[in-house]
Amino acid sequence: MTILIKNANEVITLKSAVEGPRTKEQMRDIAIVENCSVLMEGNSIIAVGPIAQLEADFPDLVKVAEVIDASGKIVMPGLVDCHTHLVHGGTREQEFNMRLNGATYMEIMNAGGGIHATTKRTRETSFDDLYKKTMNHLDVFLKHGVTTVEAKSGYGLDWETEKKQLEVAGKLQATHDIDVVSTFMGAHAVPRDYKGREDEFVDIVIHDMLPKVAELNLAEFNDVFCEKGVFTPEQSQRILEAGKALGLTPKIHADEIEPYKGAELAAEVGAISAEHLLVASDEGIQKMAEAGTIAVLLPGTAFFLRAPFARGRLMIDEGVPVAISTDFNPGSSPTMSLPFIMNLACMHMGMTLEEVLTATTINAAYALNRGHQIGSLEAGKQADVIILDVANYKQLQYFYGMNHTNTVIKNGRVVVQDGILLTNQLVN
Ligand SMILES: N=CN[C@@H](CCC(=O)O)C(=O)O
Ligand SMILES: [Zn+2]
Repeated sequence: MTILIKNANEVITLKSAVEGPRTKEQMRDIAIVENCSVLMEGNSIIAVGPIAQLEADFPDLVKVAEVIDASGKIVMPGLVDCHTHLVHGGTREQEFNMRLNGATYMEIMNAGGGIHATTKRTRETSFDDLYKKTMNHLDVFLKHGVTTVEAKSGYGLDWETEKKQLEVAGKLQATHDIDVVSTFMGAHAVPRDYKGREDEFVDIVIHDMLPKVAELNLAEFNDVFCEKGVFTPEQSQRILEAGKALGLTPKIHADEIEPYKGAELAAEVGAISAEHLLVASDEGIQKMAEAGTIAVLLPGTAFFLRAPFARGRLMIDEGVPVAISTDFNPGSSPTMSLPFIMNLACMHMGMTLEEVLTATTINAAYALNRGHQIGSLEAGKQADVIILDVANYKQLQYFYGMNHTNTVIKNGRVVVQDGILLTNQLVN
């Protein structure tokens, strides 16, 4: 299939000579081209440029292309949501109500709710039911312009359920239009029955679960919740190093609730990203900048937990490459709207309109080790393109709290048109 998008007010290409994630002022350079068209064939972008140029360079393709008229709209790469807890059983709205009445997130978790409650529900939910539930969530992501999603396990805390979560994600990668990238997070919490025997559980993650994840090729990344009362920096380091030895790239939930030197650890172990960082120290931020560790910031979590926002402005100014994501999960951030998260990043983390676009495209792609494939509109990259119903990119955040996604092209195929999902993706 050949597609030609014409007449867009602006095409935000994110094209740059910079290799790797963007930092500092590079994050503001979103390479907007006016009067520009995008030509795609199969699942690749063929060319981005003025229509006369495309007609001269690719006359045969232009002739047969299905033309999409983007008059009055803007075009950009599909959004990349690089941190989610996508596959999980149940919901936790009752805990939300408890928090509105004064309980804290950690109090609820320590009393057996929080991650433990979702672990129970995820263990009880069948593979097929988890698959259908998650399929519906992916449909919502797609309608919001997201074309790649990361999915962490971590609501099993036993091998059987961790494997079930990762296999659901794997099946969705094969059946749903969205690309699903898997992260193993067996060390998301210490199971209730291992209280006081935390190191024993760490040993199970290291010696039992991680080797199986690698052997069955169930994930690319290995993540751990390094937090007071969950896993210590030492335990986290052991888990991340063990994964590294098996070929799994480290990620880390760092400095989310209390400062715990998680940012420092991320830099030290060579993690691709440190995530959350609400209370990361100045020293940790410096170390991340030096190591080139990507900060995956999740302002929806600060918003929903009424916690202080991560210091996104400072991180960018200090040279840390920043990505932002929903952190979609049933406890601390039950939203599937990355556009809303972009707005929070502008309003509460001091990020500019251009920086949030970089943070949800090319930098998020690099946080998933896919910066060479997705995240910008350039010849040779995957044809993941969205058309938004706004006159210019500044309106994306100005008209806030709305979904502006008009068209989604995933792998060179139109999957959302006029805001409507074209196919019911559920395959039984
Ligand atoms: N912080 C740890 N994990 C999730 C929350 C999980 C939950 O509450 O179910 C997070 O990224 O915010
Ligand atoms: Zn998370």
